[in-house]
Amino acid sequence: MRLSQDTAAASALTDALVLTGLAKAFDRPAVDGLNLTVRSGEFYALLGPNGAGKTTTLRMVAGLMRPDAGTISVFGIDALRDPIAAKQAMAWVADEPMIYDKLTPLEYLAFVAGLWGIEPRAAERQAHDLIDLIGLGPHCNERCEGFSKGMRQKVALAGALVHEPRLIILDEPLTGLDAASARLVKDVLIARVRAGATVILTTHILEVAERMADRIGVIAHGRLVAEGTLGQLAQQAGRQGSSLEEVFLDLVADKPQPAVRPGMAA
Ligand SMILES: Nc1ncnc2c1ncn2[C@@H]1O[C@H](COP(=O)(O)OP(=O)(O)OP(=O)(O)O)[C@@H](O)[C@H]1O
Repeated sequence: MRLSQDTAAASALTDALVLTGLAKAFDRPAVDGLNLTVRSGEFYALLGPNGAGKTTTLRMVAGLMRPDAGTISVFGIDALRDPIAAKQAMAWVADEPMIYDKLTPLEYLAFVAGLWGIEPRAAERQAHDLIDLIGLGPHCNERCEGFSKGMRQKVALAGALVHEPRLIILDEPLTGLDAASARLVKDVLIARVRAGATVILTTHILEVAERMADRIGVIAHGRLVAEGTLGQLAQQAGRQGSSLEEVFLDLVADKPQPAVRPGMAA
């Protein structure tokens, strides 16, 4: 017993995110005793049908919503007890990100850097680097109010990277982006993972999950119903050799689903 407690504690320290028994109900359960583990350095995609509980889960992780039950550990930090420390380790990019319209991208990044207490000259250098990274150099002195959805999404992503988070969580980051913007965001995220960060994103674009993710978690009715690589998911669905779309549709078809233990398939 002692040994398994020690093993669990050691794993919680090295894992980027560990959710146990996470629950949240509105008029009915949205997240229903969710257990999920994302390893440090992983690119993890969360899939699930509309209303499955993905955004609610991630909003609880980001500290925007209090769970009814369960625990959230971010690199071993208890995010419910010490939300500030957990937030320092992570970034949250919402699907409809809020940026300040009257600010230019450079001003916005300086503002965010100020919130994190970054020294102004270092912040300015970093803001220019991030603006270059997201390809908004020509617009860096224009107010965000005239920006397209894709441009705003990129500014929000840059803002989320200012404090160099080890865990980057994004809700539908590629929806509504044109091909070039989507490629750029994907490249930024892949580069962050290569540099040692952990990325968790939700997406309805199955090809994104298939091509980019180290592991895919499938959520239905607020519970993890399958997890692993595409091959492992196909095996769990009894559909070896099928496309992710076929496997996914099978996994989330409305039938009783036993919740999987995280890491079971990996
Ligand atoms: N603030 C809220 N108040 C009431 N119900 C909510 C609220 N947020 C989410 N819900 C409900 O919780 C359930 C899960 O919603 P959630 O947004 O987490 O799903 P999702 O998997 O992210 O869906 P989608 O893919 O459509 O974005 C849904 O039934 C939704 O209507």
